[in-house]
Amino acid sequence: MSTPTSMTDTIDPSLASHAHPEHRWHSDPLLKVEKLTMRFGGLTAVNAVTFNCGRGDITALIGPNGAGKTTVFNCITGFYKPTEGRIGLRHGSLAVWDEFDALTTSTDQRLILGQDHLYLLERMPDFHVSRTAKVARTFQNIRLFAGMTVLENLLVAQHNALMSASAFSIAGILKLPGYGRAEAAAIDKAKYWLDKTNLTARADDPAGSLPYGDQRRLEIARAMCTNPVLLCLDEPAAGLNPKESLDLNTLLRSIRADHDTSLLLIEHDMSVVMGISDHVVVLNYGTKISDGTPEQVRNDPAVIAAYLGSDEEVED
Ligand SMILES: Nc1ncnc2c1ncn2[C@@H]1O[C@H](COP(=O)(O)OP(=O)(O)OP(=O)(O)O)[C@@H](O)[C@H]1O
Repeated sequence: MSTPTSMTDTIDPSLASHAHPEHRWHSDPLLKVEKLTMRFGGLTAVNAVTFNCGRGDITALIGPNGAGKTTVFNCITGFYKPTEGRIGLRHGSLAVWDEFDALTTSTDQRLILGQDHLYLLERMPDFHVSRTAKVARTFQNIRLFAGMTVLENLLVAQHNALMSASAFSIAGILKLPGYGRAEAAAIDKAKYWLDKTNLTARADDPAGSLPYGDQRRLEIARAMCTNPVLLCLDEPAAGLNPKESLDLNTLLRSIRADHDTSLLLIEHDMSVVMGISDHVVVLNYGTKISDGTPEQVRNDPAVIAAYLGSDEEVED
């Protein structure tokens, strides 16, 4: 299973059960999660978990129920402050990782190195993780504005861009040509994502009236309207029928291909995980047990044993 030692010499051993330096999560990491630990009282939900997400990759975080996946998500997106560990997100060149590795005493939330930025997500409040570090997420339970139309949901997602174009004042809204331009751009972006998610015909319908699969795609469209660097999807295929699941795969692949957005998803549906992921990280009882390509992970005895002990299936 493991690759020759010569290939793995440069890789942090805690990262790799199936390491190869050519994988983007080693050669071009966007996100580094390092020794992440989260305790709730006496329960260790996540225990010293280390993994990278490659820039331009679809990374899947899988594992049996209660493995700690959502807790990792909540730490990355700022909902939880981890008990220990670090989470770095890069905007710009790879040079920021030298600072991350050297970082010991600073308490900054962000390091600015010329054009490049390094965000220390575990130190940032959740609204800064989304607004400044550009990490968007969807939830296991859909959270749309059910009484607003589909289009309105996509415009509300762009509220921050519109407010800054208004210079945060009513005078700005009334007088600034920049506001008019920002509003037109917001509508254009909403239309683009309506089209990509096949929701144009439902634009004026209340979001709450949409079938379940459409609501799932609308959540993704809404997240993409914020121009995320990293899009975190919590069980995007949950409750979808096989056709909707295939459409979801197509949508996620096209986000990866056409946008500078990397994806991290929690998913139980192995046809989605094995069908579209570049990289799979497996947790069990809060600990990372495997980390590699879908093929490597699917054949990993540790993963097979973990799933055999649960009601879930690792086969696609
Ligand atoms: N806020 C919390 N307070 C106390 N315990 C928690 C909290 N959040 C999660 N846990 C516990 O941490 C462990 C990991 O839960 P988590 O939801 O992260 O797992 P998961 O892999 O996402 O599971 P599932 O696939 O069922 O959603 C579980 O034992 C859970 O009960």
